[in-house]
Amino acid sequence: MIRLNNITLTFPDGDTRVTAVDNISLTAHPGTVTGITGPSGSGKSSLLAVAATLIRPDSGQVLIDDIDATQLNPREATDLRRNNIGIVFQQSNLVPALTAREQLTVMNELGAQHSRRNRAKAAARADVLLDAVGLSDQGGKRPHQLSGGQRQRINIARALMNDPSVLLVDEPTSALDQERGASIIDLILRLTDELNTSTLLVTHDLVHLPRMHGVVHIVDGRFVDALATA
Ligand SMILES: Nc1ncnc2c1ncn2[C@@H]1O[C@H](COP(=O)(O)OP(=O)(O)OP(=O)(O)O)[C@@H](O)[C@H]1O
Repeated sequence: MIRLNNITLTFPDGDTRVTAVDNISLTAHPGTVTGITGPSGSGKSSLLAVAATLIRPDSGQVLIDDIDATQLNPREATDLRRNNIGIVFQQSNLVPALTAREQLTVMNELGAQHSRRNRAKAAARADVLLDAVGLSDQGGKRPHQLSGGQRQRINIARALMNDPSVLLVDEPTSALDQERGASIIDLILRLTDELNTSTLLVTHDLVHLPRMHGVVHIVDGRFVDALATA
C-alpha cells in the first residue's frame, strides 16, 4: 500500500522557489488503480517522483507498506525502491542491446545481493511476466524489433520483476493510438488485480479515467477533486 500524507515539494526558481506539489495527500490500496490527472505543469510527474522515493519532499510522509521513506537514508531508500516499488517511466528506457527477456532478467542482477533471486527463479519470473503481458513469443526480440505498444508491455513487465507492492506508471499511453492505449490500460488494470499492487497512474487522457478505482485531480500542485468511480 502507498499513502502520501501532506506532501509539499518546491524547486528553486531564481531567487525564489516554485511549488510543484502543494499539500497533497492520497492513499492507494492493494488491487486498485488510482489515476492522477491535471493540466501540463500541474505537478503530476513531481508527485509520482516523490511517491517513487526519487525526490524527497520538503514536507510530508511517503508511506510505502507502512515504512516512511522520507525517514530513510539514501541506501535504505534505494533498497525500499528496488524491493517494493515498480516504476514505468514516461519514456521507454529499454536497453537497445538486450532482448525483451533480458530486459527483465537483468533487473535481478541489478538488485542488492541479499534480495536477488537465483538465476533460474529470475528466468522463471521473466517467463511468467512475458506471458502475463502477452509477449511470451517475443522474448528474443530487441527493442527496435518491437512495436511501441509491445515496448510499453515490456516496460510494465520489467517494473514487476521484483514483485513490488506499489506500481507507479507515468503517462503509459502518450505515445500510442487510442486503441493501443486502451489495451495498455486494460493490462495495467488486470495486472493490478492479479498481482494485488497499489497502482498510481498519471495520465492526461481523460477517456481512461472512468475505468480507474479512484481519480485525483491536480491543478497548480493542489488537489482539486477526487471521485471514486469504482
Ligand atoms: N527539476 C525541476 N526544477 C525546477 N522546476 C521543476 C522541476 N521539475 C518540475 N518543475 C516545475 O514543477 C511544476 C510541476 O511540473 P511537473 O513536471 O510535475 O508537471 P506535470 O503535471 O507532470 O506536467 P506534464 O503533464 O507536462 O508532464 C512545473 O511548474 C515545473 O516547471
